[in-house]
Amino acid sequence: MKEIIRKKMAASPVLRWTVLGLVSFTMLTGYVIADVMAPLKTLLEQQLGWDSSDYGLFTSGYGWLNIFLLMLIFGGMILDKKGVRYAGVLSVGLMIGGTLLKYWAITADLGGAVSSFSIGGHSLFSVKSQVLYATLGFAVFGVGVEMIGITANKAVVKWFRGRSLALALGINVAAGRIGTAIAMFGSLPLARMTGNPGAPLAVCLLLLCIGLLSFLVFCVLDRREDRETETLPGTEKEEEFKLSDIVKIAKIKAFWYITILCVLFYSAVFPFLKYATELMIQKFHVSPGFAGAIPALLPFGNILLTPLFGSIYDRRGHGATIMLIGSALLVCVYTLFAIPALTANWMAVVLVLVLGAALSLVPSAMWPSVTKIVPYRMLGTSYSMIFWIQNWGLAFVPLLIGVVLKNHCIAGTVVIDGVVSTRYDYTLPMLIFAGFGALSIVFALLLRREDARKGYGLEKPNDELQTNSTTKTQIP
Ligand SMILES: NCCCC[C@H](N)C(=O)NCC(=O)O
Repeated sequence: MKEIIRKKMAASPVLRWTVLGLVSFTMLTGYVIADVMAPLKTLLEQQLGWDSSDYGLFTSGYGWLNIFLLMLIFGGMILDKKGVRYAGVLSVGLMIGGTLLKYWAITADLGGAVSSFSIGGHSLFSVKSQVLYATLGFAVFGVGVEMIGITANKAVVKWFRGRSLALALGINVAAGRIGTAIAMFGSLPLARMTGNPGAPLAVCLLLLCIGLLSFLVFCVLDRREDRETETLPGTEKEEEFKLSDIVKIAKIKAFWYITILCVLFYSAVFPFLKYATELMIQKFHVSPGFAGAIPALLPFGNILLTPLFGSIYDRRGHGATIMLIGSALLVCVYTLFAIPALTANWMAVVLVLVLGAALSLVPSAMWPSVTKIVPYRMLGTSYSMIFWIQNWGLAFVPLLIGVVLKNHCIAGTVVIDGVVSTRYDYTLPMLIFAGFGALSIVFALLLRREDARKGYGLEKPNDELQTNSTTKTQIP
């Protein structure tokens, strides 16, 4: 059986890399939208009258449904039960629906309407209706984009298992980073050129439709491959998701270390990007038209570095150490960002590049490492559990930063593009991010110790272990 699959896969490398290209392109189109509003914070405040906590609420909406309605976990279950094709098309559909709602909210004239929520006559909170609808749209989109992340991972594992898997996973992550770079680089200039904060979203919607087409082509190839594989002698149906798998995964200590490391690490990076453009304008005095370009360097660096570190891990190992180094870099970067006297443009560029190296190191080692900790048949569920917990951080850290900025960091006003805007002191938010980095170091160390105790092989080359352990668990 092992040999038959190996021969089949070896016979179609072009097909495998084409599949990776198609799935990764769909990821890319989703990731553009995930970050497209980030460079527009100041513009939303200037043109739509939002403040930092409106923006923080909107940004946090990304994880609401995933977290509170357990959509990510259900997404993992749907993926495991219905397969990558069904889950992928559903994901893109959700992304399109959510983005349409967000676009409508941003561009419609709601006349400054406010939505109030109360229980038993007690007013809970009020929020601008525009912010609420945009947040709901982002929440629906968030379900789709997280689900496509898990689906893409599973599709890559399906096509690449036993063959350059870490490199392929790294390339898939890199595609997501290209999407983030496009958003960081293009969004603000487009919105300023058109004078419309909704314009980047409209372009993204078009891109997402092309992403859907790309995924549909993948579905055709994947279906054909499945049919051919089914006809091979000795082919067994893969085990389906069982609820009891969640309990089994939850009993693995190293799974929790990697999950907590994941939430801490990502909470210190992605939420930073939501505020990075404003940080560049306000702390480093970068012109608004160019401000998105510096944070955009971060994902650009990842595009090359993530597959590079992935293939180093494949060939030389040191997965837990790679995650440790990435976490340590976070502390250095954010401590330097926090120092008020450091305001030189070049310093911002250097720090963003180092942060980019950290964001390449950790994911390139983290996602393949999960395959060494949990058995293959539980991998989809494991990824969805990790993403679910990570989403708590992605939802609440931006909100926390928005609230901290509004309540503790207002330092007067500043004129940006001829418009008087609130000036923020970003020292405290940067120290919060540095704190997440410090905690990440602790969990990376715990993970390394647990690996030494249990012998997961996180420090060993993937290529060595892929033939030894992964194929053993994947192919009966
Ligand atoms: N800005 C998109 C955030 C995606 C988060 C997703 N759960 C994830 O962790 N993906 C892997 C990665 O490294 O981007």
